[in-house]
Amino acid sequence: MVTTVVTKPWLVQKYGGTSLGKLLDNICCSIIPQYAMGHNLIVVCSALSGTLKASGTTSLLLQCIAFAELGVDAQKRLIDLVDLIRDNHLHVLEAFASAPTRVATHTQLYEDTVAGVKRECEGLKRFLLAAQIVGELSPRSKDRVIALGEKLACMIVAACLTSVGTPAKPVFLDNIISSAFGSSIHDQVAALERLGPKFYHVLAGQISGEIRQCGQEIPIVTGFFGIMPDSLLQTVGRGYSDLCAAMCAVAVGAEELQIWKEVDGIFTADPRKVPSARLLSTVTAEEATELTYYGSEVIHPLTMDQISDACIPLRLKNVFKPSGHGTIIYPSADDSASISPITPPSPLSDSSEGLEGSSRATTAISSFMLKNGYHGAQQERRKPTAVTVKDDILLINVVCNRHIKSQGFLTQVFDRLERNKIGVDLVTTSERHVSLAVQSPGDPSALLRLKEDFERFGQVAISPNMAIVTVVGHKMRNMTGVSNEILSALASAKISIYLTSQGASKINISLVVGADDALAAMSAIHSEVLKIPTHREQENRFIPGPWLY
Ligand SMILES: Nc1ncnc2c1ncn2[C@@H]1O[C@H](COP(=O)(O)OP(=O)(O)O)[C@@H](O)[C@H]1O
Ligand SMILES: N[C@@H](CC(=O)OP(=O)(O)O)C(=O)O
Repeated sequence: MVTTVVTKPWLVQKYGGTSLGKLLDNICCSIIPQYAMGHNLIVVCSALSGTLKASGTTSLLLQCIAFAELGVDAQKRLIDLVDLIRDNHLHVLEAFASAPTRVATHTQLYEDTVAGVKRECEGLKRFLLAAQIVGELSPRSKDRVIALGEKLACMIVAACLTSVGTPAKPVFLDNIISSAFGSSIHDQVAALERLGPKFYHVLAGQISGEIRQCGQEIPIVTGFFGIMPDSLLQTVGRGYSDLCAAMCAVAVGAEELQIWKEVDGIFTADPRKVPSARLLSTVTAEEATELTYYGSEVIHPLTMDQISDACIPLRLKNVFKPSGHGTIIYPSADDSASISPITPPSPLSDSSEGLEGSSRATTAISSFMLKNGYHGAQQERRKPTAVTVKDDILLINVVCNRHIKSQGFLTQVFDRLERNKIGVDLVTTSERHVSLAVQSPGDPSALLRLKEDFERFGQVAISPNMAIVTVVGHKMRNMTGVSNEILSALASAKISIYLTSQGASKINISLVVGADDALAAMSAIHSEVLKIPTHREQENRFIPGPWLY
């Protein structure tokens, strides 16, 4: 008799800090166990946040670092803050363990986890108090501090899952980089093209080994993945656990990567700012990357590169509406027809009906689209896909003196930006003029230095309080007249434009407007160019749909 062993496909789920902070119960008692039935699951966790990421564990740990650098004067504040981090985690664990439906069979597991959380926090306190005496921390030491957020989250999630009958094991990746590269990390990393795609590829291989050691238990992996040569926060930045989840997906060749958030997926505009925004059932990887870079911080910008190369689709899902279809990002537009996305297991019940969008309608529309030959991202829209806003922008205009050669002028401008570590989002030039939209530097002295540097070339004008409005759409370059529609919409709304940029990317048209006009500009483009009726218009007439996107 021939027996066929059916291996379950791999699925990677990443949970953001606010989702874990608000819905740990649903995640551990419903979502993960249901998906685990049909898949080899890997769960990647961010550090816990309460209601807002800005007051979450990673932000508190950054505050601890700041107190350590203030020296011994800030000793009490430092101790109190570490105690607060410890207590926040103990409360979350206690709330889970004492829920009425919980059976008291895992007292020892909870007690061990409480002891573990206390031990880790005491270790952090000792480390930071020692650093306080020196009054500074190296970038690598700062990474060590930040790592604790994800470590504590994973300890708690693994304990909660195990206690409700889904065996799980925390996997700490804080030493993964030295395990992969050994002591010669600096040389090796340089050889791997300074943290280019190959670097992450090597890491994914190392992560694969860690995951496979978990056997039958679900690996609960820290979204923090290492002490980087130049610090993880500097090289990758906040939101790094999306990238870690992408590496886990690559490591096992996952069928899908799911990023669970508090929104239904990617919308035609930020749903918190434009109430009539609609959920997009699919977007292309390029669209997702552009939207993310220009203000819709739905996924970390480096995530897509990893999974696109490995042909893994990414789905954004809402922890409050687990049965929803979410938004699927196919690795390339051509893949949307050939990859069949994972269907959410049923029955997954939703814990909130209050958010914009309709998951039931979206699922129905998706099957409608497939039945009618619309294949995900391949469906060609005749309108742009979405509009987004990036805040905190400065506009710098430089008019170059006549005696400077124009060909050397731009090289020097970019050299000064690099020296002052100021990132440029948009550039337009004519022979002697250059306009730059740059992110406001955190350090105001960097801007002063840059201004002085630029004044050597000619006249410099810096306008603060600007924003970039970006319209994104697959094949937008082929949509004749779209630029005209955008400019007309802004003219009708009486909004001045300070810079326009089109051409560098086929799928993006960006404009700089005053920060005070940014929301009005986004709303005008949303209704006039994306042609999505405002709420008021929807109330006044019958609008078919509304979810066919
Ligand atoms: N086009 C967009 N589609 C969806 N969300 C968007 C968009 N632009 C901006 N956002 C914002 O991105 C955030 C992403 O969701 P959230 O779950 O809060 O993130 P996190 O998991 O990082 O805590 C939301 O606050 C939402 O308002
Ligand atoms: N905890 C980290 C990493 C992260 O990815 O967070 P989140 O998934 O909550 O955006 C941060 O706050 O940046």
